[in-house]
Amino acid sequence: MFIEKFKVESPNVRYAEDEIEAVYHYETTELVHESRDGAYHWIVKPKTVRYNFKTHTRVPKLGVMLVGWGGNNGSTLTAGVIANREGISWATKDKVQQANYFGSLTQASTIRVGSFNGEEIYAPFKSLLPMVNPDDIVFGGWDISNMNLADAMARAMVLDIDLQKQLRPYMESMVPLPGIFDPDFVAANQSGRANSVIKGTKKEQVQQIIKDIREFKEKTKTDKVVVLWTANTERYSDVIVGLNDTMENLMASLEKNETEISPSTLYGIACVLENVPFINGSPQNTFVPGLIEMAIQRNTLIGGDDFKSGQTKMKSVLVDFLVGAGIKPTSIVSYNHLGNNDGMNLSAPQTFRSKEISKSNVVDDMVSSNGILYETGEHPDHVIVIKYVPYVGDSKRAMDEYTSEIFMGGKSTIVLHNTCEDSLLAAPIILDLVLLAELSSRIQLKFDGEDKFHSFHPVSAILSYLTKAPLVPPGTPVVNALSKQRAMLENILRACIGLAPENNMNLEYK
Ligand SMILES: NC(=O)c1ccc[n+]([C@@H]2O[C@H](COP(=O)([O-])OP(=O)(O)OC[C@H]3O[C@@H](n4cnc5c(N)ncnc54)[C@H](O)[C@@H]3O)[C@@H](O)[C@H]2O)c1
Ligand SMILES: O=P([O-])([O-])O[C@@H]1[C@@H](O)[C@H](O)[C@@H](O)[C@H](O)[C@@H]1O
Repeated sequence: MFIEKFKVESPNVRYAEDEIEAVYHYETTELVHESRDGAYHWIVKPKTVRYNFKTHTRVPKLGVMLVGWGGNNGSTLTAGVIANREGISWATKDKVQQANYFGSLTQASTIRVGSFNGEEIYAPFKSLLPMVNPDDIVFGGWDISNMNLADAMARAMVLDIDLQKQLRPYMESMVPLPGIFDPDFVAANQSGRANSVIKGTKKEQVQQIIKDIREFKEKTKTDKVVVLWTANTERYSDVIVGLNDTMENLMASLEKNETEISPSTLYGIACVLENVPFINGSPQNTFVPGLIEMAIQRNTLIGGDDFKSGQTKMKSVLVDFLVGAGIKPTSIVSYNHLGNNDGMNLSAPQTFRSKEISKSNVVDDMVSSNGILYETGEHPDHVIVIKYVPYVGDSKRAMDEYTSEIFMGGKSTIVLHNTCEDSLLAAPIILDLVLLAELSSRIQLKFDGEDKFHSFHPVSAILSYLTKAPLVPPGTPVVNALSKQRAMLENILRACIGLAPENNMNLEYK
């Protein structure tokens, strides 16, 4: 059964006027490896840590500034939110289609709240804590192309024509601000698009981005702004001692107008200086060590990298299932072709390499979780191929072959064909990223022994469900398995209202 909302009644939860306070007993374990009677033993000790959560419940008017606003993802997301907000429906060849937020974890998925008379009860994911209603988001942003959003939507060729016609009046007045462009970081085929760029030194470009953010916030009267990169994939920046390895060196390099600072890192510097959350939806190493250090020092939320939308999302489910079932993937070949501008940019070796890295590392945690199947350092063969085929446009065609070893020397081969409508899959993920980044900034926590409340770590690992290469605090584990990532996120939000993690035990029925 489905319910729209619920309220928790517990001695550990208090609903105040502007916040929800909760006491949460975090059940975990402590491991020790010690010598006993002449041999080493692993000892596992259950441990309970008492946390206090405080969630500010006043939902702000949220501004979202997209870098690459005029791209396929940016224009599709903007169009989708307007269509939902205005309740637009449109004729397709099959039926009259209503706007929806399918593909969004926060808007279209549910959580189990319990059972009632033997029936499982589910509620919207977004009912866990007060979140921004996406219909109310104010969009803005930058693009190196000066095309207005209505024309950009047409250029993207993602949405049905009848819908585009209805949306045009809302979008043709939306024009991206000039962007920071550096042809050295993207494919040469992107330069023809760059007719709206910020001139000046890198420091002057950063200052312009800061000015743009302030003016946007003032003009739109938004309470908060989140910036998200959905611009082109860049080549990796060289991480060089003395250039970008520390906050001090990065800022000194900015002063010296060093060439090896990418546009995405410049936007990131601007956001961290302005204490505005910055999320990277592409695979490049925007967050060089110096920028990470600066974000931590200034407690500015950063997240990324690379939206997990289609082929890789499926991989983080399938490999988790196989390894969890004791089946040993030994060869993973992921091929896809696509025909959008992203695909054209990825046709250059250096930008492809950025994507190859983020798409390849996604199985590392699952492989290293099973020492029965894999020797230390052993990995499946893993090949990524991306080809640019203009005809298919945004409708990416992914073909995967998973070969695994099974019982008694047997082999299993799974072949998948997965048509990923790239922007229709990515747009809801962008929505979730900005909504969850905003929500997490309203949560304060402390555990017994800490003297004051604080935010989550500014390197936002709770966003990992939405990214191929989760950015995590230095020295902490990276989890890619999709089910674990979703459970982590849901259970943290459940803890904020004093609810235990969903453990699926249903002991009462066993
Ligand atoms: N399913 C998906 O679509 C998916 C999944 C994962 C990652 N991504 C990544 O998302 C990004 C956007 O994808 P897309 O399909 O919208 O691409 P796109 O090429 O259609 O859009 C990118 C936009 O960014 C603009 N741009 C480029 N450099 C810029 C800069 N320095 N400043 C401002 N604007 C700039 C371009 O003019 C373009 O309008 C790509 O990096 C892609 O790899 C997409
Ligand atoms: O998310 P996913 O489908 O695994 O990966 C996709 C790639 O396969 C595709 O080539 C690229 O255009 C998209 O940006 C996205 O990164």
